Order: sequence, then C-alpha cells, then structure tokens
Amino acid sequence: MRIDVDEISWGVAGRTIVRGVRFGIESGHTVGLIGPNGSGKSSLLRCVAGLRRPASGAVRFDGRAIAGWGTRELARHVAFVEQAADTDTDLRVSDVVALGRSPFRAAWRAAGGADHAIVEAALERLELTGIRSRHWHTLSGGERQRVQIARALAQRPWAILLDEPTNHLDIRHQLELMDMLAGTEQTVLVALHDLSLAARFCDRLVLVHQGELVAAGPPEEVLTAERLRDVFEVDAEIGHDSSGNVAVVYRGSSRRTLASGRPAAG
Ligand SMILES: Nc1ncnc2c1ncn2[C@@H]1O[C@H](COP(=O)(O)OP(=O)(O)OP(=O)(O)O)[C@@H](O)[C@H]1O
Repeated sequence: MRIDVDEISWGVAGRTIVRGVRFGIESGHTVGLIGPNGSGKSSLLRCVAGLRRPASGAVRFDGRAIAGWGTRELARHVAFVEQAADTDTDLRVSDVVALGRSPFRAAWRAAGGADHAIVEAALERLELTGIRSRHWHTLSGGERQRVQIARALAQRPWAILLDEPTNHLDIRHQLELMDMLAGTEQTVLVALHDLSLAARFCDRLVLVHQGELVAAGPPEEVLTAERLRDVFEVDAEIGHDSSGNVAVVYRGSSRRTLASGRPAAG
C-alpha cells in the first residue's frame, strides 16, 4: 500500500507541532523517520495512523484520504506499534497478540481457526511461543515490545507504523527486527533514533526537525555531516562499513564543543 503524507499540519494548545510535512512512501518500502527529541516524529506517526486528525493537509492510503475512516477500516489497513504500548488489563501474551485479529471479527463471533493460525505464526516469528502463557505485567520491556510487534503482525495490515520499536531490545533482537521489517512486503514507517540502524535497513529516510521536513530520500543523501551538525547538534563522520552500508561515527556534541571551547574528542 502506498502512503502519501500531503502537507499535513497538526498542533495542540495553540502550538503547531507538525508543520506542512509532505512525503510519499512507495508500496513495500521501509522508511525510517528520524529527528531529535521533540521534533514531532510521534505526532506525525499518529497522524499517519489516523489517530490524530491534521488541522490541514491529508494522509492518503493508495490515493484515498483517510480522514473520516472508522477504527476498524483503519485497523484493516495499518497497524501501529506505539512507544509506550500497554494494555489495560493483565492479559496473557497470546491474548495480547490475538487482539490483532479483532478488527476482522464481528463483535459476537469468537476467533476461528484461521485467526489462531495467524496468531500462532506471529508468536513464532517474534520467538514468543515459550512465554505465550505469561501475564503482561510479568514481562520485561523487550518482551513487551516484541509482543506488541507480534500483535501488529497478527493484524496482517498493508502497512506497519512503529515508534522507536528497538528502544528496549538487545542488539540481536534489534538487528532481527529491522531485518524482518526491511524484508516484509508490507509498507513500513519506523521512527528510529539509531541513525546507523536506520541507514542500514531503510530504503529511504525522512528527517524532521521542529515539526518540519528537512530532507527525504536515500540514506546516503539524507545523512550528511552538515545536517547532523545542524539538526542533531553532533559532530559526526559519515562513512561506509566493509559491506558498503552507510555508517555514522560520532565525534561528540557540537554544543559541548562550542561551550567548552575545546575540539570534540576522537
Ligand atoms: N498532546 C500533546 N500536548 C502537548 N504537547 C504535545 C502533545 N503531543 C506532543 N506534544 C509536544 O510536541 C513536541 C513533539 O513531540 P513528539 O512526541 O511528536 O516528538 P518526537 O520527535 O516523537 O520526540 P521523541 O524523540 O522525544 O520521542 C514535543 O515538544 C511534545 O512535548
């Protein structure tokens, strides 16, 4: 499914948080959303997921504006894994993953055989079969993260939006998750703080700062030393690893360097 973000703006309490942002995601592409803390990534993701209604502009799925779509119709198209995803009740792991099937069932109908098979596949894909009966409140941060991603997969959406999905994961699970997202046929928009991870696994990057789009394109075009200094306030070198992937080597905070009057370490 193609996603178009067309000049959207969104604000709260008289403050504009997302300002005229425009970019498109080709069907099946994995796009990394990057930007410093507070730059508007989560707000933008919530607009794309249909959870926030932009004050102006439109979000389009395959050319159709999603404004006014109901929760079920949205859920059949897009799954959203939020940063602090939680559940109200203390469900078991397999029950949380099964919630991903609810948009496809009439309210009075129990889960069928096809639903069970899809939930089972999602549990296996995220290596959760061993903890399927554990209660949510007993899970570690990384386990919870993987359960929420399995729930999103069980939804079998056309697109998956994820807000910092790697922040609780150890390095193996980070690499495996990104590998899975890059390899899936679904369209993926993923907010990430790790720029090297974003560069390695994403087809395109979208860089935002203070609610505005700064750049969008292939990682090697978006990630420049100048932009990292201007937007993230860090001194960094952009190189390539032995496999040809873009790699970011940080020299230090450009702010601290200015404040102390000393050159950055490294
Ligand atoms: N509901 C809200 N009410 C008030 N301010 C909000 C609300 N939602 C977002 N903001 C503010 O909007 C700005 C952007 O927040 P957002 O969470 O979108 O940024 P982010 O890029 O995802 O940040 P981070 O990398 O720290 O997660 C922040 O200053 C935040 O405090």
